[in-house]
Amino acid sequence: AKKCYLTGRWVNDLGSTMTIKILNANGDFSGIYNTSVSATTKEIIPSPLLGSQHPPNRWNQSTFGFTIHWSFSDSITVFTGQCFVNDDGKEILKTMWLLRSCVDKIQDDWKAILVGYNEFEHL
Ligand SMILES: CC(=O)N1C(=O)N[C@@H]2[C@H](CCCCC(=O)O)SC[C@@H]21
Repeated sequence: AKKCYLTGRWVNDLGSTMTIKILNANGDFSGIYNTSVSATTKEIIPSPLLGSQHPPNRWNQSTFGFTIHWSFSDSITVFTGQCFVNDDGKEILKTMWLLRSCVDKIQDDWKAILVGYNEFEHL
């Protein structure tokens, strides 16, 4: 049965895609994220990500987290979630994320974070 390793290509409900490279023995990984949307007007380019996944075991599907260091803006996004195998045998990543934008002054800190959730499917 599928074990929900993050290695490979994923697409989310916004049409963004990511490619996760082979996990090392600790479950750490790197990859590339191609966002289809941005909070900035800057030209979007693929951006590196680093993360970790708990090795899935037989009793449950595993949790993970990763950080995207955007190449085209001064912001950072962190994702966390869990990989599930649904009733059709499809691997689904249920995630939540925080996008921290870079604001000019501390008085603007209140509007510096966006939060959201979404799902990724394995390509
Ligand atoms: C999966 C998902 O929800 N998102 C996705 O695929 N792209 C957007 C954001 C892209 C931020 C780009 C950098 C910037 O605008 O500063 S990260 C969360 C959201």
